[in-house]
Amino acid sequence: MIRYRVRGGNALRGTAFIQGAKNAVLPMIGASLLATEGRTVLRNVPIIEDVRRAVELAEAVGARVELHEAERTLVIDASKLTSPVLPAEIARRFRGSVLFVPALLHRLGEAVLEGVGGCNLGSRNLDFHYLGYKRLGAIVDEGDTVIRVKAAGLTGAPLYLDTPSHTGTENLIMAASLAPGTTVIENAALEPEVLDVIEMLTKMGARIRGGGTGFITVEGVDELRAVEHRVMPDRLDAGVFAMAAAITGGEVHLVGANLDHLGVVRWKLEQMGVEFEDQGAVLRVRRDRPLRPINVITDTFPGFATDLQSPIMAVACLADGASYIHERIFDGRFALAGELNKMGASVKVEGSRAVVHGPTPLTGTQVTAHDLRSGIALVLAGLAAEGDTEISNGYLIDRGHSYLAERMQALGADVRREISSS
Ligand SMILES: CC(=O)N[C@H]1[C@@H](OP(=O)(O)OP(=O)(O)OC[C@H]2O[C@@H](n3ccc(=O)[nH]c3=O)[C@H](O)[C@@H]2O)O[C@H](CO)[C@@H](O)[C@@H]1O
Ligand SMILES: C=C(OP(=O)(O)O)C(=O)O
Repeated sequence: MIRYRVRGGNALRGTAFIQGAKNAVLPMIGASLLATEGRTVLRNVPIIEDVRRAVELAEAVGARVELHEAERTLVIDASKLTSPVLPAEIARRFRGSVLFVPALLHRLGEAVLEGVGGCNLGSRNLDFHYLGYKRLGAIVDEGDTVIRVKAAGLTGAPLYLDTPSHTGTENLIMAASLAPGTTVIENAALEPEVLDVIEMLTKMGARIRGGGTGFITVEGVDELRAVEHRVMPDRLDAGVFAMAAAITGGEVHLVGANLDHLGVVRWKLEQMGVEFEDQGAVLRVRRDRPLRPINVITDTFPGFATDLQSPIMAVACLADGASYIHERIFDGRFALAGELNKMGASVKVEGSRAVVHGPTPLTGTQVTAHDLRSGIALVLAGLAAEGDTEISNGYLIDRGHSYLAERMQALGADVRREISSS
């Protein structure tokens, strides 16, 4: 059992190094399995549990993988894939398992997904992925828990997504990259991670146009080669560290953070009284005035990222007035509210909307992470709370944030990661 213990009260000051992006490295590991020869090298890899699971999954299908933690580098040799089965005990522990399907389809003619994990946020459908594979010529057999996708060969076709699914876009681009002919994907996702994956696939030899326009064209090629690629910085990790400065009234320098990748999150934090100064590859973030309340509507990029909705809810508890949060991407992403209320907050949830009545002083107590981002939001709340906050289910935080305690401590925070047998 992993637990985080946070003692609040310190304003954070200093330099934090932003990790590589979880939501870019996972599809890149999937993409590396498309290369039939050579070894792929991924740099700036975040050392998080989801990456460990992805390594295990790649090994389970026959790839040889080295994770060099100190160098934050992955070396992947996918020249001999041996099994189409993505085993339940690994696949059910993270969402990124869905990103292995296109490579297995191309390399082995079949992918057997024995389950999918990831944050529990309400319904998380995969129908756009399956419909896309079918339109490219695959047969999809959706059992209760096991999904089998088979194809003797895929062929380019016009595709669409009802809404711009992040992993759906990545999967259909990967499936189309080796499918002879032209594929057009309408209503594709615009997230920076999707563009980074396109950049890597393009280096591998894929022919992809229209990234970032919502309308992507892929001309299928015969083969893709192993390449070296540096994973982009994690905009969600950057957002969390910016909010750590905001909630404690501190000043932090975020190495590697990209202000443009924050989209509307930047403007909302500014409305709350947070100052940003773009210093090239370092972003300075400061809050030295009372926090103002905020209205947040989550949306696909560049809208307010749903993955930062829980963290900003924690910050809103300290704002002077009522903040309104409308969650539009997931239908069950307010588990944090009950935990914040245990700490003295006043958060009321009605359907897809929450109202945070601030300011309420927060008091440390025992709370539970229900998913990755509610977990990190509780760390933020703990930084501003009086006394000790003990957060159970810390594995969920470790799924997506690397060396969290160490990076927080470097800013003067009292955050400890504890391992216990109960
Ligand atoms: C590993 C990864 O990259 N995870 C991210 C990815 O998740 P993920 O790719 O799973 O999220 P999607 O963009 O696909 O899902 C968004 C919404 O669309 C719905 N939907 C999606 C696909 C589909 O086939 N049918 C369908 O109805 C989902 O139920 C959900 O309500 O994007 C989310 C939204 O930015 C982020 O919170 C996750 O951190
Ligand atoms: C929802 C998230 O991740 P995943 O899709 O991997 O569950 C997240 O990163 O907040």
